[in-house]
Amino acid sequence: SSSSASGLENQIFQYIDLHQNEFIKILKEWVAVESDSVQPRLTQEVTRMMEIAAARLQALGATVELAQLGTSQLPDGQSLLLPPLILAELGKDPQKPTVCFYGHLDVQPAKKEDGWETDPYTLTESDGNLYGRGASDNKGPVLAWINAVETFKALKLDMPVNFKFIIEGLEEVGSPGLEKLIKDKNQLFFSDVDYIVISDNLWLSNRKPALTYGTRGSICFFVEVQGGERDLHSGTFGGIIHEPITDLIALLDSLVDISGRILIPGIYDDVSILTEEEKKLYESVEFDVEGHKNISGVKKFLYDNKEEILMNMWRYPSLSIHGIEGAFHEPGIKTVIPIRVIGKFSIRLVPHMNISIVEHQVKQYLEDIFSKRSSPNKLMVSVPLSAVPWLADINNTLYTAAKGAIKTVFGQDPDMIRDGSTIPIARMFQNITKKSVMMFPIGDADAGEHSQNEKISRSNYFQGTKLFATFFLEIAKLHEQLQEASTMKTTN
Ligand SMILES: C[C@H](N)C(=O)N[C@@H](Cc1c[nH]cn1)C(=O)O
Ligand SMILES: [Zn+2]
Ligand SMILES: [Zn+2]
Repeated sequence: SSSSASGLENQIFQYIDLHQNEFIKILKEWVAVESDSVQPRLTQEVTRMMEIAAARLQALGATVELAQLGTSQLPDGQSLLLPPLILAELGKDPQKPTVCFYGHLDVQPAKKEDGWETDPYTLTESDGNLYGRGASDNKGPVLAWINAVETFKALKLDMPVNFKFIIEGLEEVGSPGLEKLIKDKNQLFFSDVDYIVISDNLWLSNRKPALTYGTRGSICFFVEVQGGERDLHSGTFGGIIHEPITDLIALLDSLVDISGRILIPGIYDDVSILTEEEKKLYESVEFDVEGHKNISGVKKFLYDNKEEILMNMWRYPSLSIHGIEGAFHEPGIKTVIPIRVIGKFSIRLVPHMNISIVEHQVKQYLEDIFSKRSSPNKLMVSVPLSAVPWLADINNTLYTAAKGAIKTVFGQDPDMIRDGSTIPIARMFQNITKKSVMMFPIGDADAGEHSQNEKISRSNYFQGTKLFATFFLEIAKLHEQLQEASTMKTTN
């Protein structure tokens, strides 16, 4: 128990500690569902995952709607029914604040052969860590929130707040259909929501909790180069044709220089100017560069000093190349000339970059580079998905309540951080609902999201559950104080 925790909080913490095995069992069941949204063949598994979660919320007494998001078009022209999204609510007391929690239950692809030490879909405990795809991104945190609610119910305690849940199964593919759904539900489902909480990112370190107030956006590109109709023998045709993959590699190679600077003209034009005040902020962040290097497993970063590393993770754009569809990638040698290849890369966007301007700049640049090659091949550039960056005002009740809860559970103040990754819903929520949004991570920095051996530590799973439960009490208290203060103002 924590020394600054109240009797009620200690009762809650004790319940959570005593029920660790049950909470791990549920996480194990959820991780066992291969809810990979990247591969269309697994859509049914994502749908099954959503149904399992819906049943769990129903068992808690929540009213649950599985909202349909329509269909998507597959590359072969067939249409596929998208997995539904969960909208749930528990409690409707007008005296209490309503907190809406967002999470996602789809995961990135994972195969044991990718280099996992254990089966990615069998939650495995080792050295205090729970390994499995989705353990951290994002099944563990979603369950920590649900477990926290369940603790109040199991202890027959009054729920401090009204709960709403929006849980999706398509976050890893850019949340298609979500913006429209939030717009459609804005007048009904979201109208009485006071606060929105997202727990889908990580702390900056392995020891110190964090609160996140900004994320980068993202724009993904497909660069297709097509020669003829079929793959060719490199002995027969090598040396006499313009090979599509050679064109593509030249295009991809023209995107960033050796120092990581993006070479697309104009790309940095709209990036917000770094003020002295903001610069000081990075100087004050505690950040273990060597530790972060160890987590990444690489020997050297592009930058040596802490401030430059933080700024290039959080407040400058970056460009990453993800892969080439159509290129031979199996072990062994196949002496083929692939005739149609698609290069995939993305640019992380920061305030105040504009998606359409970036799209135009990239297309223009690639066409210019390509035209200099005098290749007869066909170039096509498309944008399969994009999301805008998000930045929050931290001087509000949400952040104050979360800081208070962190102090109670961890006995320290959080790192106030931004995050280089993208959670499309954050800005959508802010823009459409106009409610305040906070990112409340519970995973430590080496969680390995999207990577091999993803995990959540046993300690973070349970401390995270306690943290959320304490946060419910804290936000209820602050909200009440705010209400009282505003009543006093109107009566005076
Ligand atoms: C932070 C979150 N867990 C996440 O991993 N989001 C994805 C979303 C995305 C962006 N472009 C395509 N998908 C990410 O940041 O890569
Ligand atoms: Zn996620
Ligand atoms: Zn993710």
